[in-house]
Amino acid sequence: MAPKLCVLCAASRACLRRPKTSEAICKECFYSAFEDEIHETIVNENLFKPGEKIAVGASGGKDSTVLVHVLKLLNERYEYGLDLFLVSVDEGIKGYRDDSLDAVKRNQQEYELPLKIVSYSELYGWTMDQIVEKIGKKSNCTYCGVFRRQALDRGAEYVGADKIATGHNADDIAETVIMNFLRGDFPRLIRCSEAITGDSVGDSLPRVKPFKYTYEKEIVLYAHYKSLDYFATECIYSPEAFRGHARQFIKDIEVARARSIVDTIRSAEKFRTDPRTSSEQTLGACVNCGYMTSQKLCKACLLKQSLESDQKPDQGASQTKERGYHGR
Ligand SMILES: Nc1ncnc2c1ncn2[C@@H]1O[C@H](COP(=O)(O)OP(=O)(O)OP(=O)(O)O)[C@@H](O)[C@H]1O
Repeated sequence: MAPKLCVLCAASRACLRRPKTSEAICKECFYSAFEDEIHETIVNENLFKPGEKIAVGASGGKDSTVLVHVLKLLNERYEYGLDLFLVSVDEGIKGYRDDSLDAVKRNQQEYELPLKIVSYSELYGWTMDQIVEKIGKKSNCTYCGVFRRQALDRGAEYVGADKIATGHNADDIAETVIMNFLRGDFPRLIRCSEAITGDSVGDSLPRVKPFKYTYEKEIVLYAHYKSLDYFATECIYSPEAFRGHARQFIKDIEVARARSIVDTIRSAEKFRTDPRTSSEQTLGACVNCGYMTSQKLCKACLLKQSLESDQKPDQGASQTKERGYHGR
């Protein structure tokens, strides 16, 4: 029997089924489709301007490792004129982040990009291992999410970046859309579906998500076929339970209808056109550390205060109103 040909080029043998579209295609067409879609997102969503310094949030995991690879490649191929830097946050989790940072360092050498590492211990005086020792595993993701968001900003400011690029993918965003929908949190529902956030107010750097429409399964396939060097283990501290349910829901629904991931994001985008869902917040500077906040103290200082007092960690965590984790 003749080998099945790629439905895109009709020349090479099809060797994989594309997760997003179920098309049987060859490796080269997969690379092109994957890279072209990311380029389209960058162009259509106006993610970058020539001459900008971009701090790529590099964790050593699959998403940010592929992001570094693809941004470097597209920057050269399409002459975006970007100055790329890697910024890594060391949360202080032994047996997890130390190993993934080794992967970042190897990639830094391979791609010859400057790397800045900032750590929770240097910024806050606490590692995540110490925080979990003090408060247990419950609500530790809240601390980690708030600290990481700020730490990435600090690292990016240190290297003089104009923007931060992260490897949040379509599955991550669809998951967050579902969580915010189930909570009835419309301002967050709108914000989480935007490819650029955080540029309108305050002194937080704009964040861009070039993988907004890129499926996690395709990122894994790309990393595998390109033999990229990344660290594959999940965080040793359990993820937030509610997000776990949303994640499972997205995975189940993807099996039934792969387009549902991108359609979930598109649905959230439609809310943007409704003026009743917009929310204005006045931001000032934290009286303790100067980081932007709508309160007297920023979220990180409030959490740090709760760690250093005898206050129960849950009280500190709930005061911050932080609902996601991993900086989404
Ligand atoms: N410790 C870190 N240092 C720098 N950037 C980070 C760090 N952790 C997360 N990020 C950024 O935030 C993005 C989303 O992180 P998250 O941990 O939610 O997802 P992930 O799927 O595990 O990502 P990755 O596979 O890149 O680790 C990452 O792709 C990366 O750009």
